[in-house]
Amino acid sequence: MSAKTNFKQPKSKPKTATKRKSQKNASDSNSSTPRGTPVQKEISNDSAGPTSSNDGSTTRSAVPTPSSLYVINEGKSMLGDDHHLEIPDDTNEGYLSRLSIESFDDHEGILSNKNSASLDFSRNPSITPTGGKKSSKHVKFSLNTDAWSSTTLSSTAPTENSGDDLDDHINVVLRVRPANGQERERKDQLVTKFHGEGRVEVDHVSVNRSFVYNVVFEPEASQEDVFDHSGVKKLIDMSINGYACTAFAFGQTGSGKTHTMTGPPQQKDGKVYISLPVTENGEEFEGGKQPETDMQGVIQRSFRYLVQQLGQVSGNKTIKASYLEIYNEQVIDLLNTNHRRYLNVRWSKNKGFYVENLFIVECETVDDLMAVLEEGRTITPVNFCVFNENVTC
Ligand SMILES: Nc1ncnc2c1ncn2[C@@H]1O[C@H](COP(=O)(O)OP(=O)(O)OP(=O)(O)O)[C@@H](O)[C@H]1O
Repeated sequence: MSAKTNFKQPKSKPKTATKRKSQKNASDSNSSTPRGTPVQKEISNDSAGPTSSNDGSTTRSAVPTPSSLYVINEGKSMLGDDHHLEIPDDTNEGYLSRLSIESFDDHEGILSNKNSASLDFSRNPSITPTGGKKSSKHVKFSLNTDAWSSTTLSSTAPTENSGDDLDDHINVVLRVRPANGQERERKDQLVTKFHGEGRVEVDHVSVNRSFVYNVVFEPEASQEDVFDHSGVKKLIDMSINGYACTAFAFGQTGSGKTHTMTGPPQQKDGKVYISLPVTENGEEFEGGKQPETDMQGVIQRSFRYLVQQLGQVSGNKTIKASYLEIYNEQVIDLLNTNHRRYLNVRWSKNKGFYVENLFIVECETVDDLMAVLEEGRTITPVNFCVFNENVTC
């Protein structure tokens, strides 16, 4: 199969009203189509049909018949039928600023497409409540179909056991890296077969096992493909809406975690730097070699996307960054080199779990965030050991 990315189609209609609130955030941000990737698969049964815009994103030209709508209202999700949204009696007038909508095209009982949009109520005059606000429990909204024309579609396929609530919260994505030089020299064979729709088979001598993931990236997938289709953008959108989100890279040594998260290291004057983009005014980032933009990892792309998305949100917002490493079950602050001791993980009623005395930096720009990443990267558990009087290495 030539596809770089394959998506598993949803098997059944997800639960509706009983779903946890984080699942209700439909802010969809998989905004671009990876080169050579059959994103059409995600939306192939769409009666309205996708259209491609100049920037390569897939857009919808008409409103589907929604079977469910919901609104995100400070963490509460309320499901309504058709265009009726249930607004609780205690909702303040004018409070509703964001409307999130999902629609499902049900073909012969199989959920084939999931289209979603998150529309800014305050800035989108085409979406107006036609019913009462506070006074009416059921508020009817009129939707201007034009508002959908620039809405990007994507598939966030649940896993096979979609009956399990956890599946709604955890997106498991597999990336298979290409063979490295040594492996190619040894003429190692790829034992992974890609069957599409998130299905992967490992076939090697006596081992034959199949696995299903939400998204599978084949060895040819680019860094851009991974960022655009792994669901990380959606996590960022959700975090802007107040949800706690985590992107977690897991894999054996040499499997490509660092490559995926930060890209390959850049070198200049004998020093290794992470793959850093140029600054906003086009200059090289301080200390970094002019990077190959294509090779930026999920983290750098997330910084840019976060700052860009926050720029569209009204009101005060602050980005705070910290950088820690958990190594041998000990927490190390990678930003505070003066405090070379393991930090304690505590729990409090108000904060939940937190790391005590963790250094937190306020960031305003992408460059600030990049600097945090670069700063933290210079400390490794190994040189931490050298500095830490309490550690035996
Ligand atoms: N998708 C990829 N395309 C090209 N090269 C890759 C890819 N993924 C990983 N590599 C290369 O494979 C090597 C190992 O990758 P990487 O260092 O990211 O692994 P890792 O999982 O972070 O390992 P460790 O846990 O030991 O730090 C690196 O040289 C990296 O550039």
